[in-house]
Amino acid sequence: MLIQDTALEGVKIIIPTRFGDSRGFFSESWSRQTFARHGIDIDFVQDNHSLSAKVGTVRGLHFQSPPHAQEKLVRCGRGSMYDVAVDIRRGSPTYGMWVGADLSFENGKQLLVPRGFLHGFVTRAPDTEIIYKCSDYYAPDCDGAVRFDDPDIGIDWGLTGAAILSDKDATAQRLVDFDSPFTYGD
Ligand SMILES: Cc1cn([C@H]2C[C@H](O)[C@@H](COP(=O)(O)OP(=O)(O)O[C@H]3O[C@@H](C)C(=O)[C@@H](O)[C@H]3O)O2)c(=O)[nH]c1=O
Repeated sequence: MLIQDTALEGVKIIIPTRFGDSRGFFSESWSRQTFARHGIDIDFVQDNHSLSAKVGTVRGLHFQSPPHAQEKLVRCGRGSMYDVAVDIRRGSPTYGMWVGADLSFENGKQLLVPRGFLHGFVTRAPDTEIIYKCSDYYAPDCDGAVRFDDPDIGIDWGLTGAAILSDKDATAQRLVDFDSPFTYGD
């Protein structure tokens, strides 16, 4: 397993080993023991799986507030996507900064998104499936979103047309109007 740091502390790209043979491949996408040996020890309690039919579907930028903040380990089950994390910890030296990673079925890469970060993605292939582990349960009262196209964040989504969005994401707040529930160092 390979682990790569990104420009944002705590956001990591993880590339599990794939054992290929004539049938295809085998891979441990999550092993608490192996990840813990690499300093990533997370008590994941929920797995999520969604399908986005069309290229250019954007889901995000989402978070859950404390006490139900979530760490997420994200991978692509089918197709291809660009997955993004944005630092929203008040007082962080990298507040408002983002990193992204190309996750695809082919490359098997995963993105680790810590608490205190927004998460979102855009699909790059039809019928793209995302699968991700979460360290807390879904808590609708703590669910929130910030605009994916907020110019103050400035994510380059690589879109060639209008994004396909949920109503919630289409009406999400700007970062400037957002009172982040996360503080750097908590
Ligand atoms: C996230 C979630 C949604 N739902 C329900 C609520 C709603 O009826 C339906 C669709 O929810 P959403 O529109 O919020 O789904 P979606 O836009 O895919 O939301 C997800 O986006 C990505 C980027 C994340 O990081 C996730 O944490 C989550 O926020 O599914 C659950 O039952 N459990 C869950 O954990």
